[in-house]
Amino acid sequence: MAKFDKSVLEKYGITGTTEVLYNPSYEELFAEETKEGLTGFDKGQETELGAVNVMTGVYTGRSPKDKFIVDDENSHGTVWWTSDEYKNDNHPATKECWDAVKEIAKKELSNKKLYVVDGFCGANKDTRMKVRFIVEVAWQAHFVTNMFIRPQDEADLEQEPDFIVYNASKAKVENYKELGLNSETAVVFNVTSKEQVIINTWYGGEMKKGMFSMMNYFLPLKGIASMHCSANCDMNGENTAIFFGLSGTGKTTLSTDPKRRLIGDDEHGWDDNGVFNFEGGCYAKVINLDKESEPDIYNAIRRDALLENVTVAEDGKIDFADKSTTENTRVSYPINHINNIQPGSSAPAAKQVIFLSADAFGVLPPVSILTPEQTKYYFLSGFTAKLAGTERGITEPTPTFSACFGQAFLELHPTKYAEELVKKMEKNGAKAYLVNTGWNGTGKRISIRDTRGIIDAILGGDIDKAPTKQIPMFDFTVPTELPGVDTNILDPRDTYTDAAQWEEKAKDLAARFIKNFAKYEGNEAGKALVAAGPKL
Ligand SMILES: Nc1ncnc2c1ncn2[C@@H]1O[C@H](COP(=O)(O)OP(=O)(O)O)[C@@H](O)[C@H]1O
Ligand SMILES: C=C(OP(=O)(O)O)C(=O)O
Ligand SMILES: [Mn+2]
Repeated sequence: MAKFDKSVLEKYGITGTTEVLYNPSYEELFAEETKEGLTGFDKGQETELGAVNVMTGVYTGRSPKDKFIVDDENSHGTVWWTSDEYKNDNHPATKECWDAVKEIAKKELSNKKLYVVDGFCGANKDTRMKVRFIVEVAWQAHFVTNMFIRPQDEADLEQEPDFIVYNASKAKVENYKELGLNSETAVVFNVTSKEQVIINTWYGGEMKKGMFSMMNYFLPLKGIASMHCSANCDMNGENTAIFFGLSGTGKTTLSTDPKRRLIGDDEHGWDDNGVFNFEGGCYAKVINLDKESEPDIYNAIRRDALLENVTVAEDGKIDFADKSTTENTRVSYPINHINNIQPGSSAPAAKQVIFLSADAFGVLPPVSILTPEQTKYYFLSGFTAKLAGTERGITEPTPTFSACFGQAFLELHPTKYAEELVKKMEKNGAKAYLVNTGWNGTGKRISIRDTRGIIDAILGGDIDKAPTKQIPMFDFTVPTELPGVDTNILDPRDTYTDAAQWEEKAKDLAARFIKNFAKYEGNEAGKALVAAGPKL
């Protein structure tokens, strides 16, 4: 364990600290989180696979309604605030509210033994942020150790932090109404002081997606694309592909491919040097995880990995099928738990851009080859379904338009992200594909095996040689046959007993697209894109 000067905490207003464990080793984290005497959500349980499991209480997914950003001189004119015309998750908080929640966090974290973890967000040295997490729960220190890029040397450790996260998951905001907050739970960002406060939620994802939101704020302002996508490349570190998708659509599953090197499973930047990961680990869903069909993720679940909300018997036996706590059961692991990873977590510009959409209506083809105009239209639309569990209150697949396939994490207007992405794609001649990892006319979700076959065909180039046809209303170009993929699913109409059933649902979906896109038609660029969207 590296040295840490406790007086630094006093500078932050945290006093009476009895002990600090600074960037504890995995050995120390294990000992701390399984220590005798721990109770409740502090307590970790060692499982049969060697990984420790923890429970996170009421919050087992993100809580977007409790996300706030301090509305001040810096954020006021830059942040894409929620409005009546276009609701999003960027709720404004007053400076008084910030002072109050910061006070709650300071009080909660004072007079305690603390864990301080410094990690990096961003694999590129010139644009990374050094993030300092101050937590009182051992496994939270473990979580951020897994998910952020671990410092490599003394110089890394000595660097001043660029951002500080105070996790006060044990505290509550009693006077939340007075402060203009949504509940006793609060996740509040201050882009001026570069701090985040977390109150009353233990969900690990709140810590990683919080910093993703901040990268989404700072990077596009520097001309770097910031993307809710996974990324991998070939075994020579070339031919990068990126996979956009909202939670549960398959970013982690599909980028973890034994034939390719993983760059990262969730958050990436794209600058003039190429695509780079923000994170040092992965955060996979483990509901119904099957050893045979997802061996790499399964094998990553070993000592140093951290399970969340998984059902574990007293003897450590894991039941991955049990959803009684949540469907959003998770595991975080350092990226080196995957065999094939790209050294340095960065690779040249992407050649293929894949939009993963889990269509709960069963309308979208399993794969469509997009034109450049369709690429912009479908990226801005971000149509998909929210899957059960990842957000509070979502209990079944719920169709949604999540701009740029990650609306909950966008701090600037969606068109900014679209501009940056398209600029990079055009410069590098990248092509885009829309892949439906959701449902079709059979009423079942498209199989992982078929989707993997589709991804192989995209990455290997077979899709460019395949015969194609057009799908009405959406004018999608789809292949009529692909090696390794069930031919009967490629045209979604064939998956219905009667194509008229598809037609009816397609009309409904097309109308939703048109209605959703109206918000982008305020300027010429937006208006021009309408032609690339579905037509009734
Ligand atoms: N056709 C499919 N493609 C990808 N994932 C699928 C498919 N069908 C079912 N799944 C399941 O959906 C979930 C996808 O989750 P994950 O890869 O973690 O998504 P993300 O990383 O985008 O949040 C996994 O539990 C996976 O087993
Ligand atoms: C961790 C999350 O997302 P993803 O499933 O995309 O990793 C989340 O939305 O809380
Ligand atoms: Mn994921």
